[in-house]
Amino acid sequence: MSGRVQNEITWRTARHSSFNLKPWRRSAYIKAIDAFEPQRLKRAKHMILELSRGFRHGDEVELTIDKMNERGLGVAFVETVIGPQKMEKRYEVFVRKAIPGDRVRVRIDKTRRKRASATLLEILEPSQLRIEPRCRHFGTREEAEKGCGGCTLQSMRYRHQLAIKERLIKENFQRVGLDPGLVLPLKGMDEPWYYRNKMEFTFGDDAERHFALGLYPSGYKFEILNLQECHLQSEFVSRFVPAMSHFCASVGLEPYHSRRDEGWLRNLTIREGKRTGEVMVELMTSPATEVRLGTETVDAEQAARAFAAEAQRLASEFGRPITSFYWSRYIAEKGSRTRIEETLLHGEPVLSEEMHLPGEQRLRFEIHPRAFFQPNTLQAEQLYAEVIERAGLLDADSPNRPQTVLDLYCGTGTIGLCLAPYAERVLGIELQPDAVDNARKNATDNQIDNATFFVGDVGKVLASPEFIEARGDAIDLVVVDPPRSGLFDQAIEQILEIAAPTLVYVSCNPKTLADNLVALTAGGYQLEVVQPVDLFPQTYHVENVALLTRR
Ligand SMILES: C[S@@+](CC[C@H](N)C(=O)[O-])C[C@H]1O[C@@H](n2cnc3c(N)ncnc32)[C@H](O)[C@@H]1O
Repeated sequence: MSGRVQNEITWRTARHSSFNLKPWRRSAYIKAIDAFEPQRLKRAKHMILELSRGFRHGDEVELTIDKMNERGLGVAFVETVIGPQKMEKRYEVFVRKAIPGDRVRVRIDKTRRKRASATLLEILEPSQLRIEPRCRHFGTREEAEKGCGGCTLQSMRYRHQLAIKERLIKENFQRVGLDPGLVLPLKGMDEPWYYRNKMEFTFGDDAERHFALGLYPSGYKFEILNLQECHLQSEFVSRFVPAMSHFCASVGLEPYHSRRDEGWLRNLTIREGKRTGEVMVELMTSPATEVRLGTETVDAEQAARAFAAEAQRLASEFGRPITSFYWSRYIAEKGSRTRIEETLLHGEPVLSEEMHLPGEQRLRFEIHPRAFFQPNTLQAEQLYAEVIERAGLLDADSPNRPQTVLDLYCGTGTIGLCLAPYAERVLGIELQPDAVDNARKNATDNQIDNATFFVGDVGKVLASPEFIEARGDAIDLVVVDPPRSGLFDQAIEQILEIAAPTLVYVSCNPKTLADNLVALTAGGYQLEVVQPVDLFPQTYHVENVALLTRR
């Protein structure tokens, strides 16, 4: 049964019987929203709610958002006293698309002890930080055309987004007892739009069961928001995706439905070389050999070629001819490993992208459809420049030129290859064999002959006798760039054992970074400084470069 609760200081009483709604004003307190610029923000009023029972699914509550968490959700702290025993309970309520300072009406979806997640129903009083979002799809799914899961922070000015992310990093440092004063101001983008070099769009049905090509609404797995615009990749993509959606719907091509294992079109991935202007399009389909096209059934390759021809026609019309078009079939058969079979239907087999680095260094990368590449080329350049600078490598003639540099979790070798000109040799370790193949090819293509790459788990490879023999003793610099889960114990142990004088930690997760820094500082390193870099404007993601030296 749902109930409506008023938790502001109020004289109104609600009608629903499941709550005792008399505002119980035991110790109403004023709490600053000190997320940032506290002096400029109106102070939020909270009071203690008297409830006859705890929150349940379906309850409607009015509350004020206090802060934003590391997943970009608005968080409200709600003080309650429950039942005749007046049990005190402080709820943390998480609300998607609500921002600090918003007064909102929400519906409780899930509760777990002192935590609840809720859907935003109405903004009663907007936060002073709110701005009109640029994209028509930003908002909650309850409104027509809205609810896109692509951006989370678009309703805030960019400088406020940066302030929130910086604060989250500092909070994580405080949580584990590290000095937040070591965190430098977050380096943002001059133009925080159209920055992504890759986006993957999904084919499916929208809420009204019409054909759709776009992104999933936040929290939905089986529904697609038919995109009419997107401001994350480029103006070209913003026009191209709706035009392709219209084409597919008009010729009667069917999206793939995973629940029924039926249909054909799965994803459309678009990569752009931000430095080179090249465009790679990959159409991913099911392995069906025959495809329904309106009332007819046609050969799948014929349908893929028709799709590619229309894509090329539209892209040329929009001024960005496609330099590479792949048709890929996603094959998931019971009892065998899922595989992707790629067919190049047009143009070059790879997309070329360039990175501009300090000292006029230019690196060129050939990117295959399956290869990982940092999704924001311009900010990745900033990130790698930070690594080079923080590691003290900018003076290439310095007598301190490192002998051996380890690039751990090296992916396609980008960081190691950026460091190669400054070192005698670079050794990279990466779990994915394909990525290592790419790293080796990238080294050859850039005429870098002092980089060697190893396949395997970092912790295990570092401990292996072959690697220990290959690495020797003179390791001056270790760079780690682990996935969001951070460094595991075995990797930390090995890194501490190597005890390189300088350790640079590149992280995409402030929480695991803070936890790992505690272990590394306890193991003999000193944290010198942390430089956050914003690679993902309009979202809650943030990268950090932490410099540690051996005590
Ligand atoms: C954040 S990416 C870094 C990629 C690369 N440094 C770059 O900037 O392009 C993390 C990489 O770690 C790899 N990885 C994940 N777990 C690993 C492990 N246990 N050992 C080695 N590599 C791992 C992933 O495959 C991925 O390529």
